[in-house]
This record gives sequence, structure tokens and C-alpha cells, in this order.
Amino acid sequence: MPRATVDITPPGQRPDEDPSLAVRNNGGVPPPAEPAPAGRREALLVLSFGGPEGPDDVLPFLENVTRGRGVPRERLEEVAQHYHHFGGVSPINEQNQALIATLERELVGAGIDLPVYWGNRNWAPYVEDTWRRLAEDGIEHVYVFATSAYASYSGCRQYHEDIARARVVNGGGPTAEKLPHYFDSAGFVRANADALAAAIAALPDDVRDTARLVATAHSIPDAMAAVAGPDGHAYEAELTAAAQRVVAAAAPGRSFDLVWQSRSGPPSVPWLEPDVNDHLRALAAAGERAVVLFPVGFISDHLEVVWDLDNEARQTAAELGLAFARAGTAGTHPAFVGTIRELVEERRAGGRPRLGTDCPASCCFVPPRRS
Ligand SMILES: CC1=C(CCC(=O)O)c2cc3nc(cc4[nH]c(cc5[nH]c(cc1n2)c(C)c5CCC(=O)O)c(CCC(=O)O)c4C)C(CCC(=O)O)=C3C
Ligand SMILES: [Fe+2]
Repeated sequence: MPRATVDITPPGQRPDEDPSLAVRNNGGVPPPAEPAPAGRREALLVLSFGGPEGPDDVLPFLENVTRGRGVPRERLEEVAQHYHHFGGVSPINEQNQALIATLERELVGAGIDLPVYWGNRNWAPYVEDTWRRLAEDGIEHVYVFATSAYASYSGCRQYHEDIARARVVNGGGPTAEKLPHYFDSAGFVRANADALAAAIAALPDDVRDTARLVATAHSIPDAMAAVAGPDGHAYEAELTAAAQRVVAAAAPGRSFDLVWQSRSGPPSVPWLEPDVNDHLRALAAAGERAVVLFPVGFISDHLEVVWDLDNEARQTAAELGLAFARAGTAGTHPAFVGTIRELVEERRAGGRPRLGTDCPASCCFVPPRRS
């Protein structure tokens, strides 16, 4: 089922300039000081990317993802094959369901009465449909947890636009606020550090202490990176900060590299480099013998992790004779889930946020291509 296209933006106007679409956002603008009003019916929405559930879903899903974004047909056909290797099923949906189940237990365990909903940008359950259910269920305010920890159009602003679109197609519904970026939160760092330590420990004795530590994240176009965050380049800066914290916790004193994976778009458009496979070639040429990849740019082991790293990058390393280990992502690590609960608790209590950071609603804007 292709997603309905809704143009939320009047010509020449950004969605955040129409106050009726405003999504409260607690960075760059003064955070709301008042606590959640007593008796207000609230919910937590896990807002994610979505992924296909079977072979017939793959192409319509890819068309949803790339509509208006100038991705060549050949790239789509190539990526479709990655999904078909897994029976046309992305692991991301099961991972989001597992996260929601763990979050529900976490909230109940902390005595917090807050229902958790799930909505996606690119596949069912579509956020537009979830929004209708929220309204029908009488929810008045929604805390939105996006399954991306970082700034950038793809990782942050597009989730704001998803909420705005869901409100427009439903003629309103609950008010909403997106929880801040959590790349530097203690729980996200702890989860990634535990995974990195386990991956290092899995290497053979003779290379364990000398293996190169390599953080990875989704590449984005240079033009998108340039406008990420209030002063630009926040995507790289936040990834660097997160990777530094993860390495400091898991392997103090060791250095690391930050490189990019899963490049898309036409070859003529520059994206962040180096690609992880090129980087492995450079490391091998420089005499390195082992690598540990840690995909700190993602929060679960979805398709771009299991295909682009466990398959392609592992293969590259094997061809180069590099010992290889890949760290897991935050997933349902208790510290990570605890941090999500804390982000919600903090917002409900009101006052200046201490946890996380966020962009002002006007940043990270990258216009769609009308192709
Ligand atoms: C920064 C970033 C994140 C991290 C933040 C976040 O998580 O939100 C992310 C996550 C993901 N990206 C995903 C999948 C895809 N991304 C694509 C295309 C693109 N990604 C981009 C960026 C990002 N992507 C960009 C700039 C494009 C070009 C088109 C455009 O300008 O928008 C395409 C099109 C085909 C292709 O790869 O070319 C697919 C299929 C999946 C689902 C995996 C699964 O199914 O398990 C996830 C979690
Ligand atoms: Fe992507």
C-alpha cells in the first residue's frame, strides 16, 4: 500500500512557520517551564522508519522512502535485493515491537501510567493511522520518541514533519512534543559501550588490544550535513561525541575512526566519506590486522546493519585478511530503555531539560526534489 502523499507545506513556506502545525520542540527555543497539566491524557509514541514485511512490500516501501528524494532506480533495485536476501522482511519492525514491549514493562515497573503507541514514516503502522487511533482513544498529548538519536534532516527534522503531516491529515488530534536527541545520554552510551566491549572481547587474543575501533553511521549528502543543527554539521559533531563517550567507557585511552555506510543517491551528488569498505582497505594497506565496527549511528540491528556491515563490510575485511568483529546496537538494553523513561519523566515534570539536546524547529531543512 503506497503512502498517501500529503503536501504539508504551502509553497515557499516551511512547515514550522505555520503555527497550526507547530510541534513543540525543546531546543533552541525556550523549553516549556510548566509541568504536564494534571489529568491530561498522555501517551508515548515510538516513531520509526518502518520496513517491509514480505517480498511484495519491498518495492512500494522503497518508493515511499525515496519519493521526491532523487534516488536513482538502479540504487532502488540494488537495495531491493538486500531486502530479498531476508525474504523481503526488514528486521526493524520486530525490533521496534521488542523495544515497545520492554518500554511498557519499564514504565509499569516505575509506576508510570502511560500507554505506548507505534507509528512509522514509510510502512504500516503508518503514523497517520496511529494518530487517528490516538485521537479516538482520547489522548490529548503525545511524547514522541524517534528511533534516531541524532540531528539532521533524515534523523530529526523528517520526524517532526511526520508528526506535522499526521496532524494535518487527521485535522489535528493530540498536541505533540518530540523528545530530545539522546546520543549523549548515559543509557545510550552504556548500551553501546557494553556492545563494543563484547565485540572487542570476541576477537582473537593476538589482535584484541590493537584492533582499530571504527564507528559507523549512515552517510548523508554533504548538503544535508552542512545544515544539520543550528550551526550546521551537528550530525558529524554529535556522532563524534557519542563515539568518544562509548570508547571512553568501553576501551579507555584507545582511538577510533568515524566512517560512513549505506550511501544512496546519484553518484554525482557528494555524500559524507569515507565509506566503511574504502576505510577497511586503507587500514589494511596501512598494516592494520583487525577491526571492530560499532554502528553507533543506529539504535537497532536493522537491515542496513545486517546487510551493509555483517555482509558487505565483513566480506571486505575477509578479502583483506583483517580480523573482524561487529558490535551490537542499543536495542533493548536496560540502560537505554531506562534513559527513554527518564526523558519522558523529565518532560512531564517540566522545567529546563537536563537530558539530551535538540535542534530549533527551523533547522536541518532540506527541500524535497520534485522529480
Ligand atoms: C541519517 C539516516 C538514518 C539514521 C536515522 C534514522 O534511523 O532515521 C537512516 C536510517 C534508515 N534508513 C533505512 C532505509 C533506507 N534509507 C534510504 C535512503 C536514505 N537514507 C538516508 C539517511 C538515513 N537513513 C538518506 C539521506 C537517504 C537517501 C534518500 C533521502 O534523502 O531520504 C533507503 C532508500 C534506498 C537506498 O538505500 O538508497 C532505504 C531503504 C532504514 C530502514 C532499514 C530497515 O529496513 O531495516 C533506516 C533505519
Ligand atoms: Fe536511510
